[in-house]
Amino acid sequence: MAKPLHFGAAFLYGRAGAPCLDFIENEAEVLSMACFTEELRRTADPIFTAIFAHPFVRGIAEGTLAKEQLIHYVKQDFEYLNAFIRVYGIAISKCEHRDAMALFNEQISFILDSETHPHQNFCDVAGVTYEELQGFSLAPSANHYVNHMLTVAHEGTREDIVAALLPCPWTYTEIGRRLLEEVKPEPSHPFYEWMHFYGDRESGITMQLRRLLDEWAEPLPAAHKQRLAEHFVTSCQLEYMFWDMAYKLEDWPAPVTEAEAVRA
Ligand SMILES: Cc1ncc(CN)c(N)n1
Repeated sequence: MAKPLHFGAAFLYGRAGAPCLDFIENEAEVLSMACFTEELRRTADPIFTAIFAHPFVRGIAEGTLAKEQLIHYVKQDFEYLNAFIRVYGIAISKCEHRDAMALFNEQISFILDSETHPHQNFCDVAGVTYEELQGFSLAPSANHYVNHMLTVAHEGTREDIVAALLPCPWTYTEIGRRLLEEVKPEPSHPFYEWMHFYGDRESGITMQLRRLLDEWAEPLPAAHKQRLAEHFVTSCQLEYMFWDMAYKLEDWPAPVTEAEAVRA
């Protein structure tokens, strides 16, 4: 059985939101000064490492993904991003100030207007149109991820929501950056655009959400910080499962085709 997450005193009582000072050499001191989100990242490091090594991510690097895998990913991610937009909407309804409202609003526009590009890249390589991959039902792992985000959004505070959303841009930023560094893709690489989209762009939103969470988490009691960490780690695990779902063409054990027909 999975063990409950436990975080050290530095994590629970450290100066979340304090500047991350590079020049401090003593590790204990670094820990006690660490930003809350830096500590989250450290806790989730084994999951990030597993994601970088996942065969779907390796397949982007090597340009070896099968058409069916790309199609399955885009079908699922289109619906996942629709849910992400809804969660930002709920987050806006829980904000007190316009700065955070504006940030979430910008992110909704980013998903609607720009995050179509990496999907289009996958569609072009698979030889299908984007439109024909829209409106499909969620596979088990994508369903789990969407339900996790929506449950946190409905039941939690604004801080809970940001903790659950943050792994989405954060993992993709790091994947994109690593792939750009490792592959140094030529424009002829099939996933040149995908790597540049995430490697060049998403770090901005990751940093903005991190700053917000560092600031909002600082005054919270330890038990609430622990809950934020659990939301964050669960979303990181579900990021891994999403890649795995796409790679293995995951579906329900006994798909019911009539259900699709009723939806259509
Ligand atoms: C499942 C998932 N996670 C993250 C991202 C990057 N925004 C995405 N498009 N899809």
